[in-house]
Amino acid sequence: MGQLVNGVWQDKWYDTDSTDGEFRRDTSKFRNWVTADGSAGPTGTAGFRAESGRYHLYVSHACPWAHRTMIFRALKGLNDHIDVSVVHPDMLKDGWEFRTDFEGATGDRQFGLDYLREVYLRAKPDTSGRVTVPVLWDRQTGQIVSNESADIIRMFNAAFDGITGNTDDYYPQALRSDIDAVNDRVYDTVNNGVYKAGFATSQQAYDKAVGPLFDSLDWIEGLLARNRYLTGATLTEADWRLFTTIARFDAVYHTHFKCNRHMITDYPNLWGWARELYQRPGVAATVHPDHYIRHYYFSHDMINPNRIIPIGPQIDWTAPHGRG
Ligand SMILES: N[C@@H](CCC(=O)N[C@@H](CS)C(=O)NCC(=O)O)C(=O)O
Repeated sequence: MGQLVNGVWQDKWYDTDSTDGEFRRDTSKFRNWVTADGSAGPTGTAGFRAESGRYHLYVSHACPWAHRTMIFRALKGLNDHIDVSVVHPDMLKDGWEFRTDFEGATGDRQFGLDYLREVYLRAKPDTSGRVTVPVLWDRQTGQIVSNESADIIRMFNAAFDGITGNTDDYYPQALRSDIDAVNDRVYDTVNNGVYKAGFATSQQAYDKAVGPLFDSLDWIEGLLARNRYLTGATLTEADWRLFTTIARFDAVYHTHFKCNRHMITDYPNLWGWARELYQRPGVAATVHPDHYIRHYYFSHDMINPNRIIPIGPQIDWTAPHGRG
């Protein structure tokens, strides 16, 4: 794994020496918005009107951030309007690759490129930073609209409603402050918390991440004992943002990232909630354990140098969820 520096690829792992062993996630660089009428969104520039077939999504089925966008694409009826390229699960010295020798890895269905970094370079030849998924590409202007999943799911939630006729709203006005508050805690301690624990290179940095992670899972278990969903009776963006981390937890984060105080299956309410979300129409087709198990155990050789993929727990996602 590496990154681009002024358009040149440099193969290096995350620098944790300067941060006492702590992993700090970079902020995303491309932050434009697709909107219904092409007006500017909360950040970036105008000019990205919602149109069928205009946008292309690059994802990894391993990545929890990209997974959010695949879920919103399915929930919002966008599968026929936004097509997708899926990278190979191994992320090695060249970063994300378009090799197709793994079931479900599609190659680059737009340009036939070999590496995701070449997509970034096409958009901006002197770009610097990490080459991450997801990426939302605009065919019309040949630019990256956004590489920030939190923004992309909000675009998918609202911008294309006139095209699809699907007006389901996962970020309703009345719940926004509650959703934002849950998102803040879940992002810092759970979505990113598992990475902070797993990529820590000092005991102190690991302890600082893993404690708040399990405190938050206890807090969530309490919320879900009282309410069907995180912010009450309505399923929202906050639930979906948590779901993609929970989906990977027992198979990957528990072992590979040393998040092993409990498994998700130990929390009756959280585990029932997770099965309910998994069983919603269109969602199971976005969940690819083969990609995430292979990606994490095989790609992070400083965590797992012999790349042995453990046998893994037996988890039945299709068991009745008992919620409702
Ligand atoms: N803030 C970004 C984070 C995306 C991200 O970090 N994706 C990971 C995969 S799970 C990635 O592509 N990492 C490559 C790298 O860091 O070099 C988002 O939510 O869209």
